[in-house]
Amino acid sequence: MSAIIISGKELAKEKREQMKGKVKQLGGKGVVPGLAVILVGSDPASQSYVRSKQKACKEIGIHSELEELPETVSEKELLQKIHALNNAPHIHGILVQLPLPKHISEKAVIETIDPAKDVDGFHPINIGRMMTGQEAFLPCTPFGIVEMIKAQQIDIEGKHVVVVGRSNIVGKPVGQLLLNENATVTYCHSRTKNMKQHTKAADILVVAVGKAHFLNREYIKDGAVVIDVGVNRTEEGKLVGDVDFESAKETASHITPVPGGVGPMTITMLLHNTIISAERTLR
Ligand SMILES: Nc1nc(=O)c2c([nH]1)NC[C@@H]1CN(c3ccc(C(=O)N[C@@H](CCC(=O)O)C(=O)O)cc3)C=[N+]21
Repeated sequence: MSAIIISGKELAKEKREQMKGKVKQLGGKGVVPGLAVILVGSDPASQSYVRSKQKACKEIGIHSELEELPETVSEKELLQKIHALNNAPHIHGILVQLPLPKHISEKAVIETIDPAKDVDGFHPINIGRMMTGQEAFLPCTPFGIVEMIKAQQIDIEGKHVVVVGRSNIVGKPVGQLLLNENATVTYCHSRTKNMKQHTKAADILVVAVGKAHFLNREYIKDGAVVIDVGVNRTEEGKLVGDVDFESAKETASHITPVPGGVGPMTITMLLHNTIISAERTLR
């Protein structure tokens, strides 16, 4: 048996089509959603992600501006830029591309972004709101994952979700969001003993470790839903996930591909959050 491939690309296309309408509606009320992206340094992968975000904004009519700062920029200067964007009425979302150079504190940067413009959902205020089930900007990758599962009509309630990885931007929040959907959640990480025993028990397995071919079908229960969050570049320049796709698709019921899976949904939820933020200015 071969798994159903969950196309994030297709779902992203549908959602972006709907968003175009929303942006038009807002335009009629005199509001153009605006996203500011700050990119520090010239890492090619970061440049490529940022370009994809700009392109997606343009496609659906969101105003986007890019602030490119040199690798050597001081933390103070970066924080000043953020303050200026916090006070700019035409900007509804601010995204500082991560990772940042070592001399800049990610914590200080994230905490300087106005929580009302934190469309990445990384500010502790938004994380706290998410954890307590209040209205919040949800982090884009976890949010996109939940949307992909729901679009497949897969029930989350009561399911055993196993998350492999515990980063602040993917692992931890995706477990929390699925808990909010009434799943039973287990986290595995680098110190977990008998990893396979845990992952084999998962109805829904989310893998976010950042290592190519981290696991294969031996780690997956027959009929499980597999969500692959990895974006790893191989030596040949190919993009692969954390899951050995060819192997896993023989045992999973559903699986997300890389590319064309979680990535395009991450960008889509960023657009969504920016539109929501713009709408809030009318409330
Ligand atoms: N403040 C911040 N917010 C982020 O959301 C953020 C970040 N920093 N730093 C880096 C990660 C990574 N990330 C991706 C987004 C889209 C794709 C994506 O669309 N990938 C395509 C393929 C793209 C390609 O071919 O290179 C796909 O999977 O189909 C991948 C990775 C967002 N991130």
